[in-house]
Amino acid sequence: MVVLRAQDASEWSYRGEGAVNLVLSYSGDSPDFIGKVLRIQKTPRNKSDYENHHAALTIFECLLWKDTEDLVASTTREIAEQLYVKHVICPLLGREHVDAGIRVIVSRGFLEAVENNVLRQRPSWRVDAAKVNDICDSVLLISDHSIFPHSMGKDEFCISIELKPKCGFLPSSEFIAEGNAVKKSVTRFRMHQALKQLQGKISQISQYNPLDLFSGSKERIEKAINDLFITPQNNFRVFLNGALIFGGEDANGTVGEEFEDELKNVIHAADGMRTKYLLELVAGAVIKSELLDRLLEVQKLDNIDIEGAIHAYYNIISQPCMVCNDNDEKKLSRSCATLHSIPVKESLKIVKDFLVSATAKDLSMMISFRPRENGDPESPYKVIVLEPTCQSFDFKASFIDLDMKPLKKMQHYYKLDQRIVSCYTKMLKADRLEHSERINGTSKPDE
Ligand SMILES: O=P(O)(O)O[C@@H]1[C@@H](OP(=O)(O)O)[C@H](OP(=O)(O)O)[C@H](O)[C@H](OP(=O)(O)O)[C@H]1OP(=O)(O)O
Ligand SMILES: Nc1ncnc2c1ncn2[C@@H]1O[C@H](COP(=O)(O)OP(=O)(O)OP(=O)(O)O)[C@@H](O)[C@H]1O
Ligand SMILES: [Zn+2]
Repeated sequence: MVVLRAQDASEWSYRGEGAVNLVLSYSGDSPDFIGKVLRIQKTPRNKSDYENHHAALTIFECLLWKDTEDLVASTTREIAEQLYVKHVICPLLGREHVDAGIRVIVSRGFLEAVENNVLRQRPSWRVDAAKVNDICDSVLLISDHSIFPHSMGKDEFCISIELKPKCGFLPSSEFIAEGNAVKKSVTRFRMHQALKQLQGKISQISQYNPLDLFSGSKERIEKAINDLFITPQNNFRVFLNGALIFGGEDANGTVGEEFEDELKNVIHAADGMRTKYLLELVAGAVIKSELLDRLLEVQKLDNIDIEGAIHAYYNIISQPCMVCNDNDEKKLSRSCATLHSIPVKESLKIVKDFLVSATAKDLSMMISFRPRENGDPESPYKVIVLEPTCQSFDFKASFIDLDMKPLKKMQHYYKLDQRIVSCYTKMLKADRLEHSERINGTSKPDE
C-alpha cells in the first residue's frame, strides 16, 4: 500500500483551495500519481465555526443516510465523504463526469511538510482562516481534470475552464413566506451579491445570471460566460496546462494582453480575438456536454426550499422547531405547521434531498480542451469545432467539489437565506427611495 511521507512532499505543488480543502498537483514521475491531484482537508483555525471535520457521521446523519450502503459504517468523515460521492453523487451526475477518487494514507510528516511548502502560494486570508488538518491519516487522490492524461508532451496544450454555476433555478415553494416572495423572481446568486458587497467580500457586483447559463439558449449561455469572465470572483478560472492563468482568489477580472498572449498556442487567431473565441468555445462545450441539464435536475431535488426543509430538519433531530417558535403564525406560510405532522420517513427524504441539492448548487465544473491536429486518429473524447478559426478540439467535462454537506448546516442555511433576502429587500427599498429613476432600469425580475 502506498503511504506518502515527508520526503514525498516536494513532488506536490499548490493548485488551489476552497473553504475546506487544499488541492495539490503532482510533478514527480510515479505512474501512481501522474495526472492526479491530492485533495487535503483543512481545519478552521477558529474551531467554533465548524464541527471537527475528522469525526465520522453524527447520529442523525447516520439516520439520514441509513439506506446508503457502507456510508454509515465509515469510521472517519473522509471515508464518508468519498463514499458519498461514489454512492450518492456519481449515480445522479453520471460516473463518466465524476471521479470519486481513492484514499491514500499519509503520515503527519507529509501533511506538515506540504503545509510549509505551499504556505507562500496560499492567499493570506485563506491561511488565516484554516490550516491543513493534520489529524487526518488519509487524503483523496483524484484525476487532475485540468489536463488530459498521458498527453502533455512539450508541444501539447490543454486549456481548462473552471465554472462554479451556483443555483440555476428560481424556487416556487408554497412554504416561502409572503415577505420573502422576491426569492421567486430574483436569483439567490444575485441577492447574495448584495450581501457579499455589504460584508466587503466582493468589490463589484457580478452581472452573471445563473438562469442564463442553465437556459439552454446559445445567446444566453454566451452572455453568462462573458459575465463570468468580466467578474470571475470564485465562479470562473482558466488554467493552461494545469497552471492558473486567469481568475482565482484575488481575481479582479482584468482582461489584458497578457491573457490574450497566453492563448496563442491554443486559439489560432489574431491578437484581440483569442479571448472572445475561447469564451465562444466554452459556451459551445457547455451546450454540447449537456452537463447542466443533469446538474439542474439534481439541484431541483430541493423542491420545498429551505423555508420548508428547515421544519423537517427539526422533526429529525426531535427538537422544538426554532423557526415556528420564533415566528408568529401570520409571518410563516400557513402550511409550514403541517410539515410537523408528516411521517419521519418523509422528513428524512426532504432533508436528504435538500442536502444533495446543496452539493449540486455548490460544485464546480471543469471543461478542458486540447487542440486536435488534422488527421488525428479517433478520439475517446467529444470533439468540438471552433468555427471562426476552423480548429477542432477534444474536450471533456467533469464535476469537482462534491462534498457532503453536514446536517448541522441546516440552521445556517435557514439563517443565511433570511439574511440574504432581508439585505436584498432593504437594498431595494433604499435604492427606490434614493434613486427611484435608476432602479427602474435595473431591478427587473431575473427571468
Ligand atoms: O452558501 P453559499 O451559496 O454562499 O455557498 C458557500 C460558498 O460560497 P459562495 O457563495 O459560492 O462564494 C463557499 O465558497 P467560498 O468559500 O466562498 O469560496 C463554500 O463553497 C461553501 O461550502 P463549504 O462550506 O465549503 O462546504 C458554500 O456553502 P454551502 O451553501 O454550499 O454549504
Ligand atoms: N480534480 C481536480 N482537478 C483539477 N483541479 C482541481 C480538482 N479538484 C480541485 N481542483 C482545484 O482546486 C480548487 C479547490 O478545490 P475544491 O473546490 O474541491 O475545494 P473546496 O475547499 O472543497 O471548495 P469549497 O470552498 O467550494 O468547498 C478548485 O477550485 C480547483 O481549481
Ligand atoms: Zn417549524
